[in-house]
Amino acid sequence: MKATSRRDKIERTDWRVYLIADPSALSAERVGAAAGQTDKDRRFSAILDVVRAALRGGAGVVQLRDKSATSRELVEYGRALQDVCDGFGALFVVNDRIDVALACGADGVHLGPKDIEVSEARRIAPRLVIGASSGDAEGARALVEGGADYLGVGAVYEARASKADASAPRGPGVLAEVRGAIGESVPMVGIGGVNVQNAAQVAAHGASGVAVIREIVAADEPELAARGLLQAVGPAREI
Ligand SMILES: Cc1ncc(COP(=O)(O)OP(=O)(O)O)c(N)n1
Ligand SMILES: Cc1nc(C(=O)O)sc1CCOP(=O)(O)O
Ligand SMILES: [Mg+2]
Repeated sequence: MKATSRRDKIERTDWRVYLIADPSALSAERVGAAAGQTDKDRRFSAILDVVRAALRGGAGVVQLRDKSATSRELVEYGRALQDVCDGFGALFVVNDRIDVALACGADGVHLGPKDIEVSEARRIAPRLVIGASSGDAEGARALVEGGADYLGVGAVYEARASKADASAPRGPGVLAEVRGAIGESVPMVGIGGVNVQNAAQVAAHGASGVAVIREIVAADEPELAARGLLQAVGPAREI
């Protein structure tokens, strides 16, 4: 996103549909049909197509999550995705890796409990938008106090097909608990097994939006999938 400051980026972002671009969720058909010489080229070309489609459908945030790519590949992919997101005015975030986020000029980084701490990341990279994962109200409050700019809260529904070490479903009530604890301080997206059928319930429990892998990456028509989620979430809330 082309914006002047971190604060500006956070405020301008439409948090309602947050796509986690994880190539491992692509169908074999989509990878097979994509352009590229090697399997990795085709996978990245396919995920780029999915990201463009989702952005056309209204996704406002894209995260690169690729647990099997090398550091060099991540920087290369990150540069390409930042460029695509800039074209749509969307926020681009790298999962796990602050070094990669800085190297590819990403808008932000998303950090979980096994990644570098939010306060460390803030010290190293004061200009990056920093997202953090949370599964309960107390942890969420600590993350916001530590400097997190937004939260991913889950697993709301069953997510272990996409993330083997995801928690068991916590249910949408966890979103209301976290919102109660953090107030309107930062945006919060619900994650884990979210789809077009349950997205409205996620929003109704205080989330600013929904973060999804399969619902868009594995969809036959990712643009329609993103548009459907946007409609289900409804009007953007203040935070
Ligand atoms: C938006 C969003 N929320 C949560 C996560 C999960 O992060 P983490 O717990 O670090 O797990 P991995 O995704 O790294 O396996 C996320 N990536 N994005
Ligand atoms: C990356 C991730 N984080 C989670 C958490 O609970 O923090 S659940 C998850 C996987 C989300 O994938 P899907 O939309 O396909 O269920
Ligand atoms: Mg992580």
